[in-house]
Amino acid sequence: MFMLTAVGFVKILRLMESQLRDLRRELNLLAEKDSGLAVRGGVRDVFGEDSATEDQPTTPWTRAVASGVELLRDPRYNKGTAFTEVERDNHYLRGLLPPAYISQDLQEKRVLANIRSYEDPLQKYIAMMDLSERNERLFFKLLIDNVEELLPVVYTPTVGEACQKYGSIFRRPHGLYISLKERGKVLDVLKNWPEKNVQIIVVTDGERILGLGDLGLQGMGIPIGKLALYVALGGLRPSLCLPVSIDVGTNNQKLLDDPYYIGLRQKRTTGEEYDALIHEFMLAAKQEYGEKVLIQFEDFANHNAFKLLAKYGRTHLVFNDDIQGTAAVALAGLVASLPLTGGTLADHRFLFLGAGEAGTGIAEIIATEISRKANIPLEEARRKIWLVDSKGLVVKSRWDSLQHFKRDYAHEHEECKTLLSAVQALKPTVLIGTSGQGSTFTKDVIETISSFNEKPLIFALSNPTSQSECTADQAYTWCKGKCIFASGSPFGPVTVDGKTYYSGQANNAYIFPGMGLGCIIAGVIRIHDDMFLKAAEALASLVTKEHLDKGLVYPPFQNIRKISAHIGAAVAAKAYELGLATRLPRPDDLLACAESCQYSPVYRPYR
Ligand SMILES: O=C([O-])CC(=O)C(=O)O
Ligand SMILES: [Mg+2]
Repeated sequence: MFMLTAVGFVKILRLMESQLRDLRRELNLLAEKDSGLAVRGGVRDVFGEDSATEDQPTTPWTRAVASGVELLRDPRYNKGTAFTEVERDNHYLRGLLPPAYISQDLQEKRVLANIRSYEDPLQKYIAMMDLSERNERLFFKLLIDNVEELLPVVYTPTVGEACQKYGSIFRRPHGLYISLKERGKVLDVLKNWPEKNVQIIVVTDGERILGLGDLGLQGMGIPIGKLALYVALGGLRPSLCLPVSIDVGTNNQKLLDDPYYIGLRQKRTTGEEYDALIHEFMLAAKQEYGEKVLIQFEDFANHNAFKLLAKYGRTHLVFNDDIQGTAAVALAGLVASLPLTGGTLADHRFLFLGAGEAGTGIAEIIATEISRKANIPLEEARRKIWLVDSKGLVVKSRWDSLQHFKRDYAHEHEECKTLLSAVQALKPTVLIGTSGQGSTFTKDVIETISSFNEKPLIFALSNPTSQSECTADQAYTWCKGKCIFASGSPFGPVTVDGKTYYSGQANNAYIFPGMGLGCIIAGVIRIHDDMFLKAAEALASLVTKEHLDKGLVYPPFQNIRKISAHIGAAVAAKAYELGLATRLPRPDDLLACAESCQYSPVYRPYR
C-alpha cells in the first residue's frame, strides 16, 4: 500500500503549484502573442490598445502579459519600480523589486538627471539605448517630453558617431540583420521578429550613412533612430516598427580591419547578387506583412537609391527619405520664408552644392511647385535651378558623362569649376548644401551671395554637424546677420554684434513621421509625389509670424506631435483624393482621427 507522508504531500503540493505557475506563465505569454496578431476593423485598432484614446491610465489593461522576472526583463511591458502593490502580487513580482514605489514621472526625472550628467553625447546615446532595452514606455515618454534636448542624442548628430562606433559600443542587438548569409531564407528571418503586425520598415544597406559614407552593417543605428522618431514624433505604436539593415559587405577598409566590426567581413557585393537579396527582402516583407507595409529606403548610395525607388514604387508602398522626405522639408522651409524674402518661389534662383539624392530630390519638388503655382511648364521651372557637383557646375556640355538624375538640370552655360565661380556667375538668391562635405560654404561664398542679396537663403543640409556645409555661426557672421539660415543638424542660437540669431533644423524628421501616420490612418497602398507636396505645404502652414520674427522657417520640434498629426491628415486627404486610400469610410475629420490615434507612452495599469 502506498503511504504518503505529510512531508511528501507538501512536496507534491509545491510541485503542483510551481507547475501551475509555469503553465500560467506560458499561457500568459501565448495570450500575449496571439493578441499581438489580432487585427480588427476600424482606424483606431490599427494602433491597438496603445492609441491615446484607449490608453487612459484609469482603464486597466486587459491583455495578459508575462509575469515574474520575465515581465521585468521585457522592455515592452516592464515598469520597474512603478509596479503597484497589487500588480506586484498579481504578477509574481514580490521580492524581485525593491519595496519603494516610484511613479513614471519620477522615474523620468531620475533618468533625465542621469543622462544630463554625462558630458559625452555618445554616453548619453548609450544610456538612451540601454533605457529602450529596459523600459520602452519610459524611453518614449522621456523622448517625447524632452524632444528638443534628446533629439540630437538619439538622432543626428550623435547617431552618426554611434554608427561609426557601433561595433565597439554593441550591447544587445536591435532590429533585424539580413546579410548575404541569409539568402534564400529572408522570409524565415522576418518570421523570427517577435512582432507580427509590422506596418513600417526603415531599411538601409549602410552605403551612404548621413554624410559619413559607407558604414556597412553599422548603419543599423539609422533605421533604429528613424523608427524611434516614428513613435516619439509621429505617434506610431512601437510594435508596428521594424528596423532593417541589409548587409552586402562594406568597402570601408577601416571597418574591415576593425576587430569589433559586426558585419560581414567582405567587400560590397553589387549587380545581380545585390539585386537578388534586396528583391527577396521586398517580396518577403510584403508576403509577411501585407500590401500596406510602408517601406522607407534610407541612406542608400545614389546609384541604388534612385533605382530602387523606381523599381519598387509601382509594386510596393515605398518612399526614399533622402530623396523625397528631404525634398519636402526643404520646400516647406522655402515656402515659409517667402514672407521674409518677398515674392514667390518662381522669383528665386536656386543653386545647389551636391547633386545626389537630396539635391536632385529638392530640385524636382521645387520645380514641380513652381510649375504648378506659376502655371509654367516643368522644364521652364527647372531652368531656375542649378546644380554644382564634384566636377563643377552641371551644364549641357557635360551631358554625356552625367548620371541620369542630373540631366534635367544640365542647362546651357559655360563651365564653372568651383562653387564660388558658380555663385559669381549665376547670382543665386538661394544656396542649398546637400554635398555631404563639411566646410564647403566658405567665407568667400557666403560674402559673395550676401553682396547681391538683401536676404539670401542659406540651407546647409548635410549631416551630421561635422559634414554641415557651414555652421550657423559662420553663416550669420560672414553675411553680417543678413541671411535666413537652416541646417540638417541642429545649431543653437548665435550672437553676432550683440544680436541673437536662430536657425531652423531642415531635417526630414519633420516629414517622415507624419507621412507614416497619414499612410496608416488612411490605409494607403501607394505613395504619390503629391503627398510629399501636401506634407510640405502642411508644414509650411504651421510657421507663424512669431517664428519668422526670430528668423525661424520651421516650427519648433517641441510641437512635433501636433505637426505630425497635421502632416498625417494632409497626406491622408491627398491619398483619398487620389484613390490611394483603402480605409473606408473616410473619416470626416482626418486631423482629429490622426491625433486620436497617436500612441501614448504612459504606463498602463495591469489587471
Ligand atoms: O538622418 C538625418 O538626419 C537626415 C537624413 O536622412 C540624412 O542626412 O541622411
Ligand atoms: Mg538619410
